[in-house]
Amino acid sequence: MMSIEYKCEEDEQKKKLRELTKSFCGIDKPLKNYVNHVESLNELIRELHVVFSSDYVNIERVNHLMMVYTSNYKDWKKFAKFDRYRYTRNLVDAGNDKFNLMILCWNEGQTSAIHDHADSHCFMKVLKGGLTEVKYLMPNQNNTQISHMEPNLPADIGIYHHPEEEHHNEEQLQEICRTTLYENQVCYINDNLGLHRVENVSNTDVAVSLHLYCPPFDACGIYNKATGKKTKCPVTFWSKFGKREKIPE
Ligand SMILES: N[C@@H](CS(=O)O)C(=O)O
Ligand SMILES: [Fe+2]
Repeated sequence: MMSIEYKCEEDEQKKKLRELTKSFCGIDKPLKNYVNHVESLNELIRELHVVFSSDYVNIERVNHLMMVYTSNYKDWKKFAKFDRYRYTRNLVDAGNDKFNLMILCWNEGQTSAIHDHADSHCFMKVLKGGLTEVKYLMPNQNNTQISHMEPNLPADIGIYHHPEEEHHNEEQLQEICRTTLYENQVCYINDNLGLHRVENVSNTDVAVSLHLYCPPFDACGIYNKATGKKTKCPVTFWSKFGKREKIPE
């Protein structure tokens, strides 16, 4: 009985959060009259848990906290794991199942596929280096054929191979803008604002970013740029809480 009641409350908070993606566009400047500095990644996590403990999550405060934390290598070095072939996703805090905080590591030239964020809020803060965000208009969903990822299909948010198929109603994705963010800058996106892909365009320097997603998600859509076709694919972690995840056989 208790657990059923608890689950209902939890779903209600997720529903409210998702509704906010229809109106929230991110804030440009930190808020006035709220914590004006966050000392460390641990303090950021503590403050985030306070915000998410309320029934009504103040999404501006989440954005604010991501802005006022100042990147410090000592805080995040144990999560910074790089892979030769693709950017890595490293879980830092599972946010009591209300948010996911993770560190992404990008070697020179690594990029994500064009993707959505599964109806969640997405905040990205650069901790080191520079990352270019390319935004696209969300294609007309009526024209979009959704295919679910087959277990052996080589589709992945980190490495995307376009399946060779005939497409109907196909239309190239329209680029909205591209912006390069540097250390401590924060950007925000949700499905209502569009799709994006992120790239470390540098061929000499690695990049590291901190991402917060709420509610958390374990699958998202990746999109073919030429046709707008969406493929649903799972997202995985390279490490969780500083420990390498088991590699699927
Ligand atoms: N949203 C992507 C990273 S990025 O390219 O925005 C992910 O969670 O893997
Ligand atoms: Fe993203």
